[in-house]
Parts: sequence; C-alpha cells; structure tokens
Amino acid sequence: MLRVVQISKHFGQIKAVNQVSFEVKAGEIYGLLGPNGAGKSTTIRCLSGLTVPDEGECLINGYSIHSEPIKAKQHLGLVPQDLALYQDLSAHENLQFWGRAYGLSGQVLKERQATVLEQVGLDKRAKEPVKNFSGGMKRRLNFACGMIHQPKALLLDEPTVGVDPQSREHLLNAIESLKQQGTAVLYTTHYMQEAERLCDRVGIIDQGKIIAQGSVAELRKQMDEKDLITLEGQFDEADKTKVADFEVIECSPQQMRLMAVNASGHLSELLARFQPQQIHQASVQQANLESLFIKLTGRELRD
Ligand SMILES: Nc1ncnc2c1ncn2[C@@H]1O[C@H](COP(=O)(O)OP(=O)(O)OP(=O)(O)O)[C@@H](O)[C@H]1O
Repeated sequence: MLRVVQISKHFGQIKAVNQVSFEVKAGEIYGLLGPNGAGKSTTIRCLSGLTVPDEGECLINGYSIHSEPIKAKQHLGLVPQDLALYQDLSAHENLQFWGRAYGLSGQVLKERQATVLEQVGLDKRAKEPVKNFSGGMKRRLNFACGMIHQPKALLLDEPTVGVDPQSREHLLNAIESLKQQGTAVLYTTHYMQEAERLCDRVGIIDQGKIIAQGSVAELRKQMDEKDLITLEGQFDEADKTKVADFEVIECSPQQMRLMAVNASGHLSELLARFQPQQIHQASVQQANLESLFIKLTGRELRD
C-alpha cells in the first residue's frame, strides 16, 4: 500500500534522508524509530507530497505521490506532528472542514464524524471550541481529522508526543483498530515502548539512514540474546582490557557499555574487576529496540 523506493533529501550539507526504502502492507503497522533529527518527518513529508525528494520515488497504492498526486492522495491520510486544527471551531466543525476537504458530504460525513469522535473518546466534547481542549485532546482530534475519510494508508508523525497517559491509550487503541480494519499505517516515534507494542515491523533510522529493519523479534535476534550493561563512573582506555571477554560497545571517561548473555548473572563478578570507588552506578537492560540502537550507534534513542 505504501512504497518508499531509495529516497534521498538534502538540505544544504545536511543529508536529512539518505537512500531510504521500505514498504507497508494493508493491515500492517510499520514503525520508523529514531532520535530527534533522524529524518522521520522528512520521510513523511516526501510520502505525503509536501516535499519532493532529490531522488527516489514514493508510491501510495501504486500511484506516485509526485507524478499522480490526485490519485495517490485519495488513499492517503496524514496526521502531522504540528496540530492542524482551527482553535475557534468545535471538534465537530474541524472534522466537518477536513471531511469536506477530503470530498465527504451529507449523511456519509455525519456518520464518519460520529464514528471518529467516538473512536478517540471526544464524542461528549464534540460541540466545544478546540481552544478549550487539553493538549492530549487536541492530539486525539488531530488524529481523527487525518482518518475522517477512511484512508487505506495513514501517515502518523509522532502522534503521542506530549500527551497524557489517557490520551495516549485512546490513540494507541484507535491505531490498533485501524490495523484490524486493513489500514496500512506508517508510525514515526522515538518512544521505543510504543514501537514494540504497536508495530509489526520497525525500521530504525539514524542520520537519514535506515540502519536496521525487521519485526521486533527479528531485531531482538540481532542482539544475539545479549543484555546491555551500563556502568557509570570513571574509566580510561586501559579498563577495556579488564573486560576483554565482554562485547564493549562504548568506553568514555564517564560511561562504559558492554553486552553479555545473562548479564545479571555476571554483574557482581564484572564489578569486582574495577576499583570499588570507580563505579558509581550499574544497570542491566534486556535485549530490546533501545539496546539495539545503542549497539548500532553507541548513542541513546532520546539523544
Ligand atoms: N526545511 C529544512 N531545512 C533545513 N534543514 C531541515 C529542514 N527540514 C529538516 N531539516 C533537517 O533535516 C534533518 C532531519 O530532520 P527531520 O525533521 O526529518 O527529523 P525527525 O527524525 O523527524 O526529528 P524529530 O523527531 O525532532 O521531529 C535535521 O537535521 C533537520 O534539521
């Protein structure tokens, strides 16, 4: 339903997106996971036709967003990171505006307004002006506007940034029910837990490039079932020789990161190799998307 073929986009010297390719099938949620500035929004902008890539192609249900934009956009919904709402209008009126913009009218539009308001839990607040809403409620309405026309493919650009837990749950449930109905969803986030919960497949993006791609289970396997150990304290290069039997990911003056199978079982023996005052803190993290990102880049997702 969504195909991104080898797209690149430069802004001056910055390679915002660099040879990115992926596909999202009907009924699939594909997560694009990466830190701030990784290239997620630029990829979404290319897919939605707001930005033209320097090279490559974006297809929606087989139609090129650049050479056949009208046909392509019939199947596409976009929930942008910045709210696209009229603050003085009610939730109902905002949905009416966006529904009409997508070509809906009459009874069909009325029914869709009622359905999506219920899906995002705003049916009881539908007549109030949006300026009275909390940030989370506005995010939920922003999401409802993007799916009012029941698109076959939906682009969600960090839809849960800054929302309260209740709104987050509403949004995640609504996205899961879209998947059940066969919608292809592209979901960008830098929240690893959300990607693990929602996504059938994930692409990890950093500095414009997809550095790992697959199901969450496949990506975990790339960690060889190894856990991540983070030691905080004071280190120098010579300390690496003390842990030569571990896989050392990073050794900076304040932090050392290592990988090992069954790390908890080895932790006390590992700590005994250092001077007691040298280590201030030690933690173990099981193999997950965040530890894979650290393994591949030496940095944390939230950087
Ligand atoms: N219009 C633009 N002009 C110049 N640079 C840009 C422009 N848009 C994006 N960039 C740069 O391209 C890179 C990728 O930005 P992008 O917004 O795609 O990242 P992101 O992964 O969506 O980040 P975030 O999670 O912060 O939204 C960044 O270095 C950004 O500063």
